[in-house]
Order: sequence, then C-alpha cells, then structure tokens
Amino acid sequence: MIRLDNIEVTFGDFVAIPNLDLHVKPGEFFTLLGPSGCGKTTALRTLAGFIEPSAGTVHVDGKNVTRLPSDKRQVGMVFQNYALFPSMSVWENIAFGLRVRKEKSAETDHLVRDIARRVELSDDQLHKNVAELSGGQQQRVAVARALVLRPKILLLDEPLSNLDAKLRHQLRQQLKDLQSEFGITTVYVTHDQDEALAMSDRVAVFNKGVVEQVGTPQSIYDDAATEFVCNFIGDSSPLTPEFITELNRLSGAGLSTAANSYLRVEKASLTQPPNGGTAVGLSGQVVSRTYHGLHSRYIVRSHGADLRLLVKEDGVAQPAAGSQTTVYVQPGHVLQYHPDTGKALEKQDQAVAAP
Ligand SMILES: Nc1ncnc2c1ncn2[C@@H]1O[C@H](COP(=O)(O)OP(=O)(O)OP(=O)(O)O)[C@@H](O)[C@H]1O
Repeated sequence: MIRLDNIEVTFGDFVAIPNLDLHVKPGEFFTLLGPSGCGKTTALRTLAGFIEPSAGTVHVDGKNVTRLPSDKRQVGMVFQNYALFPSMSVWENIAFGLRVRKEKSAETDHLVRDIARRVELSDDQLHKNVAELSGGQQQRVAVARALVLRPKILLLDEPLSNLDAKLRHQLRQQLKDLQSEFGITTVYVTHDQDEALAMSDRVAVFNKGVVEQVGTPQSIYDDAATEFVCNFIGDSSPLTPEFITELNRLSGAGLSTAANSYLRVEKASLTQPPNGGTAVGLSGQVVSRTYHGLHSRYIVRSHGADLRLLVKEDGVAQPAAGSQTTVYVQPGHVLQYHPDTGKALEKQDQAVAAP
C-alpha cells in the first residue's frame, strides 16, 4: 500500500533521514515511534508530499507519487495543533476540502453531517465556531475534516499530545475504532510508547533518522532487536557481569558476561514463579520499596545490579527496605546486546557469540 524506498531527507548540510525503507500494508495502523527530533515528522511529511526527498521513492497503491504534490496524493493529514481555521464554524472547517473540490452543496451538507456523527460531534457543535470547542472536540473536527474527503491514507502527527491524560486515553480508543470502521491505512506519529503499543498493528522505532526495528507491539517489547529499542520501550534494569556469572552458575545457562544485559521490571519476582521451571533464586537486599496501590516498585541490589521490580500487592507481607531477600529470574528473560553494535545476541548463540 505505502512504500518508502531508500528515502534520504536533508535540510541544508543536515541529514535528517539518511536511508529509510518503510512498507505499510493495506488497512494497517502503522506507528512511527521515537524520541523528539529523531525524524518521525519528517518521514510523515515526506509521505504526505510536504517535503521532497533528496533521494528515494514514495509509492502509494503501486503508483510512484514521489514528485506528486500533496493535494494529488489522496492523503488526509491531522496535525498536532489541529491546524483548523479559527474564524470558521465547525461545519465550514469540515466542509472546506469538499468545497475546494466543488462538491454540490446538498451532497456536502450530507457528507459533513455523516462524518460529524461518526466522530461524535453533535448538530449543535457543527454551528459553533471552532475556537469555542475544547481540545478534544477540536481534535475530532480535525479528524472529520481529513476523513470527509475519503482519503486512501490517513496520516496523524501526534494528534493527542495536546490533551490531558484521561481524554488522551478515551480518544485513543475512539481513533482506533474509527480507523477499523473505515478500514483506512493509517500512519501515526508519536513519542509515547504506551500509545504506540496500545494502538498499532505494527510499530517502527526510530532513532536519529534510522529505523531500529519494525514489528508488532508484542515483538518489539518481548524481543527488542537493539539496545536502543530495549531502553526506549518498557522499563528494564541493566545487569552486571557478576549478576550474569551468578545466574549462569545457578542455572547452567551460558549467557554472555561481556554483553550489555537487561531485565524487564516485570520479569523478576520475589517469590518462586508458578510454572517458572527455569527460574533460579539469587540473593539480594531490598534497597527501597514504594507502594502504588495495586503494586509496589522495588529496587533490589543483587550481585552488583540494582534490579527494579514491579510486584503485585496481593495481601502477602512483602520484604521491607534493608531486608535480605531472594530475587527469582529466568535466564531466558535476560535481554543481551553486543556492546559495540548494540544488536541483540541471538538467544541460542548467547553461549558462543560472547563478544
Ligand atoms: N525545516 C527544517 N529545517 C531544518 N531542520 C529541520 C527541519 N525540520 C526538521 N528538522 C530537523 O530534522 C530532525 C528531525 O526532525 P523531526 O521534526 O522529523 O523530528 P521528530 O522525531 O518528529 O521530533 P518531534 O517529536 O520533536 O516533532 C531534527 O533534528 C530537526 O531539528
């Protein structure tokens, strides 16, 4: 459906994107995720036709659109600041593109009302000035304005980032429902990993203009391909060579002691995990415990590593700060990366591929 091949984007001497390949499937909700300044918006704007790449091609539906202006690409775009016309009514904002297309006025009114209903804007709101609406309502207008033109592709650039956390969660689901209802291929930009994991079919993790990994939310979480992805997604603790040596000694595993190693917070526990056949217990001392209601966060020092743990509060007495404890870990949960390349060591190669 969408193919970016060998895309290079430069601003003067600065290379924002050195060489980007991205393939998005029809109907997919595809997210570009990464920290501020890593090139997500630049990639999206290149796809939309607002930026001309210095090299490479953009294909939509098999057609080369690299030199086609934005308005000929059949893409709808929603911006972070919504970019609505502040002096126009909601109806006029949504109808704008249809009027430019010289759609008949009865048809325009029908289409505007239909899309407004689907994004849950009331008839009353249609006649309000956009400036009178809340942030969440303005965001719905921006989405309606893009969808009313029935684009082939919907591009969303951090559309929820100006909203408060509760509304963001609510609109996240509504956007996702709308996307499946329309079956529209969607490319979404965010720096919020939670949003990316919750909404996407697949995610591309960006770092300095380069895609480090493309995969389903679960695959990038469980099998982060690079150290950057491991650190950017989820919450994990670095392990020390002493910790790995002890883990190998107790379990017979052959983990590399020279690799950079990490453990996700939820993969260590203070009780022997049920069915955790390969889990072994390492001695440690509780450095701190913070109570969060449903769970507590711990830091446990074990063999030179400060392990962060997320432990469910289930009414069983938990060890207090300063006490000795045992921390249970399965060697298979340890994520290992080459110290020079940052690439993941293959699990089966960990014993032999020790750098
Ligand atoms: N028009 C421009 N002129 C010069 N440099 C630019 C321009 N647009 C973007 N850049 C630079 O390109 C890099 C990528 O910017 P981009 O906006 O794509 O990042 P981003 O990942 O979307 O970040 P954010 O989440 O902060 O918007 C940044 O270093 C930015 O300063």
